[in-house]
Amino acid sequence: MRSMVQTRKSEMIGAWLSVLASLIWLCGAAVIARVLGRLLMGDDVSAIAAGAALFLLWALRTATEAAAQRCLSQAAEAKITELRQEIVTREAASASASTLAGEGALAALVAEKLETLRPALLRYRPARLRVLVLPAVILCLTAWHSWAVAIVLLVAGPLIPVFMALVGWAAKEASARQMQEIGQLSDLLVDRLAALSDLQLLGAGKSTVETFARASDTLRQRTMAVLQIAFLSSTVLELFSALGVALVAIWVGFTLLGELNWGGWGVPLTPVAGVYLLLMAPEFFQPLRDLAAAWHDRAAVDAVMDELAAWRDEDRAKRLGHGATEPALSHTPSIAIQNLHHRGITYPNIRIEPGESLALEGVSGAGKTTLLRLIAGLEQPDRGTILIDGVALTEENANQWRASIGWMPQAPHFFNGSLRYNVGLGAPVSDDTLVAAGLETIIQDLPRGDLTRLGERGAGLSGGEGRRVTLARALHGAPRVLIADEPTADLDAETARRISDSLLQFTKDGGTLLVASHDTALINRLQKRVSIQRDTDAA
Ligand SMILES: Nc1ncnc2c1ncn2[C@@H]1O[C@H](COP(=O)(O)OP(=O)(O)OP(=O)(O)O)[C@@H](O)[C@H]1O
Repeated sequence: MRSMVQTRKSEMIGAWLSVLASLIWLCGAAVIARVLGRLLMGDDVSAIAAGAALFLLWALRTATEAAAQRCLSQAAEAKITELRQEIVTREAASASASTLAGEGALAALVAEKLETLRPALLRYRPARLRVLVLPAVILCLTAWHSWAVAIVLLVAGPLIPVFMALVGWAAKEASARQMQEIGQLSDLLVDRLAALSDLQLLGAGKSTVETFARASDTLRQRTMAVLQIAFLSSTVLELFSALGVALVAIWVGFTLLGELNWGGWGVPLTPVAGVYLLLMAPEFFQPLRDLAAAWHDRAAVDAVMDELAAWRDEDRAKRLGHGATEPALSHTPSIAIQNLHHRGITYPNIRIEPGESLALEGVSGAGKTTLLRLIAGLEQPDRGTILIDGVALTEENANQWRASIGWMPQAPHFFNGSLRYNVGLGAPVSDDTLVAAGLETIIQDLPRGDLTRLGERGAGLSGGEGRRVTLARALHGAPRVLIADEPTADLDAETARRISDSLLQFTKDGGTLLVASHDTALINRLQKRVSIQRDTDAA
C-alpha cells in the first residue's frame, strides 16, 4: 500500500505538472501571436517552422498533462482506498454499531460518498496552484506591454474568487444536506428491504412506496439546490471573464487602429503584442474558471469530510485484538472469570476446566450474552479480568484466543452465498464438520445440495436447519472452545435435542462448551451451571 507521504508527493507533482502544462501553452500562444502578427504586418512567415514549433509545444503540453493526470489519479485512488480501509478497519474493531447512522448510510459513505472526493482530488488542488501561479505570470507579461490591460485583468480577476467564496458557503450547506439525504435514503432502502415480506403481509406496500417517493423527491430537491448554486456561480464567473476579455479586445483593437493612444508605455503596440494580449486574456481567467468548477467538488468534499470527522469523533467501545489472523491455541485452555463488572452487572467468579461444559442461566436481560461476548473478547469489561490458561485476555493475545473459539450467535446471520460458503466463508469445509453439525441429511434434501444458495435471510432453511448451519460455522476450523448463545431457542423439543447432541459431542471430543440458555433440557445435560443475576449489581 502506498504511504501517505507517497500520496502527498504524487499529488504535489501532479499539481505542479498541471501548472507546467499551462505555462507551455503560454509559449504556444507566443508562437501563434508571432505568426498572426507578422501576417498582419505583411511579413513572410515560415509555415513549416511555425507548425513544427506549435506541434512540439502541443506534444510537450499533452505529455505533461497526461503525466499530471496519472500522478493525480494515483494519489486520489490511494487517498480514497486509505479512507475506505480506515472505515472498514474501525467498524470491524468496534464492539457495537455506530449510533450516528444505520448500515445503509455507512455503506453509502464507503461506496458512494467517498467517490465524490475523486473529482476534487483530481481537480481542486491543481486548480488552486494554477490560480496562484498563472494569473500572476500572465499579469506580469501583459503589464510589460500595457498597464491598461493589466488593470482590466487586475480588477476583473479578484471579483471572481470573492464571488466564488460567497457562493461557496451556500454550496457547502447545500452539499451537506444532499449528502445527508443520500445516507437517509440508503438507510431507508436497507431497512425496508429487510422487512419486505412483513410489509407485504401488513398491506403496507402503498405507504412504503409513498415513503420512498417522498424521500427521493427530497433528494431531488437537494440535488437541484446544489445544481442551481453551481449554475449561478458559473454564470457570474462567465460574465466577469467575458467582460474582462471584451475590454482587453476593445483596447487592443482601438489601439492598433490608432484610435487610442494611452494605456501602453509610450511605445506603439505591435500587432504581435496585440494578438498575444488577446490570446492571454482568456488564459488569465481560465485557472479561475477551473477553480470555480473544482470549488463545487470541494463543497461536496467538505460535507463528506465533516461526516467522516463526526464518525471519527464518536466514542465507541473497541473489541479486543488487532484483527490479524493468528494460529489457534494448540490445546484446550482453562478459562477463569475474576471480579468481572460490566455495564452495571457484577458477574460471579467462574472457573472452567478444559473439556468442561457450562450453562449460563438467568432471566432475560440478566447479562448472559454480554458475558459470552466478554469471554470472546468482543467487548472489553469495565472492570475485572478474563484469564485464559491463567493469562489475562488482552489486546495482544485476543486474536489467538478468538482463532481458538467457535461462536454460535443468538440471531443467526447468513450471507448471500451457498450453504457451504455460509459454513466456511470461502475456506474449504470438511465433510466431518457438516456431519458434526448434523447437516448431512439436510443437504441431501436441498435442491442443489451444499451448493444451494441461502440468501441473506437463510431462505429455504427452517429455523432448526439455520441453527445447524451456524453450528457448522462455529465448528469449522476445529475450535478448542465452543460458545453458543441460546442454541435451541424457538426450536421444538426434538430439534433442540438433536442440536444439544451435537454440542455435547463437541465436549466428548475434548472441547470446552459454554452455553447461555433458557432451555432446561439442555442445561440439565451440561456439567456445570452458573446463574447470572442482575440484582448482584454492585456498581
Ligand atoms: N450494546 C449494548 N449497549 C448497551 N446496553 C446493552 C448492549 N447490549 C446489551 N445491553 C444491555 O445489557 C443487558 C444484558 O443484556 P444481555 O443481552 O447480555 O442479556 P441476556 O441475559 O443475554 O438476555 P436474553 O436472555 O434475553 O438473551 C440488558 O439490559 C441489555 O439491554
